[in-house]
Amino acid sequence: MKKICVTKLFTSSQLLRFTHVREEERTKLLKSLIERSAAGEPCDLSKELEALTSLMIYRMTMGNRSSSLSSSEDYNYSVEAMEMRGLIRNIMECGKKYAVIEVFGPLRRFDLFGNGKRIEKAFLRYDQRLEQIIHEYEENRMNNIIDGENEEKDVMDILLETCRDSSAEVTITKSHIKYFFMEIFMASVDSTSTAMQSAMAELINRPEIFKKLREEINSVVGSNQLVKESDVPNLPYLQAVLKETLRLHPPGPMLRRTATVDSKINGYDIKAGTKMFVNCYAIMRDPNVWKDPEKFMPERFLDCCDRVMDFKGQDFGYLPFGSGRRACFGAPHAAYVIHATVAALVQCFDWKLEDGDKAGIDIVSGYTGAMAHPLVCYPSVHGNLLPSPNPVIECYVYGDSRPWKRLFEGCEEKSLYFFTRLKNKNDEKDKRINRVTDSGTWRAQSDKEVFSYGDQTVLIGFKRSFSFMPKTSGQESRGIWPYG
Ligand code: HEM
Repeated sequence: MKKICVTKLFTSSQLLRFTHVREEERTKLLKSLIERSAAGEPCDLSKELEALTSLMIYRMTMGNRSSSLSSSEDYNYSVEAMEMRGLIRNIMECGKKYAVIEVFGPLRRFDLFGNGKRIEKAFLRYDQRLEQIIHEYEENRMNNIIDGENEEKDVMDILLETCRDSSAEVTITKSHIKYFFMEIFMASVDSTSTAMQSAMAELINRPEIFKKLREEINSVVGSNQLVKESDVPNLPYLQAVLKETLRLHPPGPMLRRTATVDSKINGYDIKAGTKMFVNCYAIMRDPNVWKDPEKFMPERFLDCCDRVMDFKGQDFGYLPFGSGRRACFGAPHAAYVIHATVAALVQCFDWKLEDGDKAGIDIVSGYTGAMAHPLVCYPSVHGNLLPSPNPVIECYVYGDSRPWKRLFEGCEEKSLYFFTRLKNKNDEKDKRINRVTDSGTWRAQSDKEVFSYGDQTVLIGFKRSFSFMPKTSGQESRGIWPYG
């Protein structure tokens, strides 16, 4: 599974393909925070960030099925994502309640506290849901809704493909797939949302760092443009803030290893088979490695040029994502999510805590959830940088000799991801164009459609529905984008 993950599922091109999903979910969060700000209401940022990460990972792993279902009016993928989150959380909660005597030793068959039954039920519910989802994927495939050429295969598509391929180098079964998803949901949601909560807590507590970060974002991105994932490489202070957050508040503070051979570590004899914990939390606060280890000082990551302090675990003093063959393969995905989200929250809002500006926020570390208390705070809009709800996309034709020109106002390239002129203007698909100009509005049913103007024909790729207004004047066409 690890091999499939690093070669197929979480490659950088696969992650880039889902940029629009992460952006859409982030935009929705910002919109809801703007509403809270207008109403003067508090928000539980811990909950919001947990929902955000759940939605992103759900859409990236099972999103293709969702988009085929989304043609039905009452379909709501966020309800499904939250349902999945509930099933996983249930398993995790049941797991936490287990006592040692229930797992090891002669008493375990008596299931003394009923936890055995509870966890069995939780697994069963999850298993049934996954069975149903896999069935829907397979039905979609049979109906050619998701075809082999689909550029946007999600994690489930790729795994089912591998499962069907008897000649694949790694063979997997449906059971593998089900348990793989369980691990992914368990490993990704709490860790990623916790990292963002800790970063926001530290930033709210430290107005000078908050201000410096906002200044960096505005100077690089501009104060009237929303920060994007692609801006992150140019934001060294933002990166330093998140590295420092993960140093002090690692969502995965303990790494586990089993010795495969008899060995000696720091003078201790370790027998093969011994299970060990590597305490990253302590390592990343070790005064022999870090100056003022308890202080939140992002600058330390800007100054240390002789060490490679990244997320790859090459420096054994800094291990937020572990190291070696069992290191976290979700780190690149997490990096996209945490940087751009924290940057947007800093860029768009001022934050106040319930108890006033100076209240402290306790941060504790742990496997699930770093905050001692939910991060309840008041957002106040600093700058509404969201694209207007109905950005206008205008396509102009300047005559036969000139190519079509695209002007996207407040609209990402992802929205129109394929745009080219067709040579054969008599293509039979031209007929569809009449619907656009005659009826005024038109809704794309597939992700590629053809339009023409005059003797020009153009193929446009869609991610979602698209309404077209009638021709306004001459050869000019204007579309309203009801995206998201
Ligand atoms: C800020 C977010 C995250 C942090 C801090 C984090 C941290 C970690 C750590 C410390 C480990 C153990 C590594 C080791 O033993 O060397 C780990 C393993 C793992 N992580 Fe993450 N993780 C994060 C996000 C994610 C995401 C988004 C995913 C999935 C998309 C993910 C999937 C996994 C999996 C499946 C493992 C087990 C790998 C194995 O056993 O080979 N993690 N993570």
